[in-house]
Amino acid sequence: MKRVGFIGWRGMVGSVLMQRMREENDFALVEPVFFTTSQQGGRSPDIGREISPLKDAYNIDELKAMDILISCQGGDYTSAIFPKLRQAGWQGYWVDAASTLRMGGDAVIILDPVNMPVIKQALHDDVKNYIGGNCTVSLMLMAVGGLFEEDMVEWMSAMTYQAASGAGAQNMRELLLQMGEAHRVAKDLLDDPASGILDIDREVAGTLRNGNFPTQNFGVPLAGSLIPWIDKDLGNGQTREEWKGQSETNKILGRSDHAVPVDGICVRVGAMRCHSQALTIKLKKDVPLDEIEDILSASNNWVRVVPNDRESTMKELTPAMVTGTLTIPVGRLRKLAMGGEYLSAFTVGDQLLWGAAEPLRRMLRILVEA
Ligand SMILES: NC(=O)C1=CN([C@@H]2O[C@H](COP(=O)(O)OP(=O)(O)OC[C@H]3O[C@@H](n4cnc5c(N)ncnc54)[C@H](OP(=O)(O)O)[C@@H]3O)[C@@H](O)[C@H]2O)C=CC1
Ligand SMILES: N[C@@H](CC(=O)OP(=O)(O)O)C(=O)O
Repeated sequence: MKRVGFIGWRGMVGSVLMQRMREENDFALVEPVFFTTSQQGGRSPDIGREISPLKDAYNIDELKAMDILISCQGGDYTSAIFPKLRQAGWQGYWVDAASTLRMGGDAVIILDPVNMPVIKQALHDDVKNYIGGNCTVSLMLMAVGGLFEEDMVEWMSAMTYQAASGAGAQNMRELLLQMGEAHRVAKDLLDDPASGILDIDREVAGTLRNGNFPTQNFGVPLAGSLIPWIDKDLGNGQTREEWKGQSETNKILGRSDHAVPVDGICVRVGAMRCHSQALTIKLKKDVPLDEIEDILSASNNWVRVVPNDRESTMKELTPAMVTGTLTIPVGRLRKLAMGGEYLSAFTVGDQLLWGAAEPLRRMLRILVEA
């Protein structure tokens, strides 16, 4: 049995990974060892059998004893530890949720329902680093990867609606605090059916702009508002989150030349853990809509084409419906007024599942079963 070290298992992404591994009985296939940056000697999580206490995640010798390491600890940890491990001669597989190593020439971005051939080739070539993709990119490819696989896409624009969870657990808490605060200031007026809506709105707007409104994590209000900026400023008008759209999509697909242009605007909205995206896809030719739907439906086991009608869309194509599930609905499919090559689509996906933990879990399975 392979010895598998887990780092970052009690964080938000790590907890979802643990939950999925328990559901799929993955722990039966490995000898797990749990590491921590803060609670050395503490209890490892319950996996249904006795295992050793937590080991020090900064101890290179302990880490080196593992065949596979899975980190959900974050980019700073990866930057600090990964180079030391390799310098110390460790030859094991490194599987990571952080973006740090993603674009390196010695790493593959993992999303096996979309790029299994790329992963298999990398395993054959003895590549040792397998990194989870950006959540937005992974969720987009789970939805419309079939069109890329058929080489039907000339370019794509993704306008995103990204959940608070993408910014971290503290941000999810802050979103709820903000919602509570907005409700608190309007409560008396809300309770009075005779109150005017503009008076209610004035109270809410006032508290959003008040210096005491809880914004320590987001920096500005998200509840009752949105934030059209995610990740670092690249200095050319584009954010790093937007840059990942093209660079990661093409890397996942294994396209080193003839990159498909992908660009858009990434926006944080007040959803909890589902990212949504409105896609405009320029097809290479005018393919009938029913053929497109067939290609999308057949591309993997999780994508679901939602009929482009009001009831289906409102029921099935929302974060409220998708949250906590592996289903990737894609709907609002129609040809745009610009012409038959212009396709619109809207998709929703849980950014902690397919967006973060699930590709890592499945990569572990691939390594263990190889
Ligand atoms: N959030 C996201 O949507 C995505 C995140 N990622 C990547 O995953 C990394 C981890 O993200 P995320 O899971 O959100 O990070 P968290 O902040 O939830 O957890 C990271 C670590 O913080 C430590 N920690 C300290 N206090 C607590 C506490 N009260 N509860 C739980 N853990 C605590 C734990 O380390 P220890 O046990 O060692 O103390 C834990 O492993 C990110 O940095 C990013 O690189 C990737 C895709 C999406
Ligand atoms: N940036 C993403 C979350 C994330 O962690 O992305 P990445 O793994 O590319 O850094 C978001 O805010 O929704």
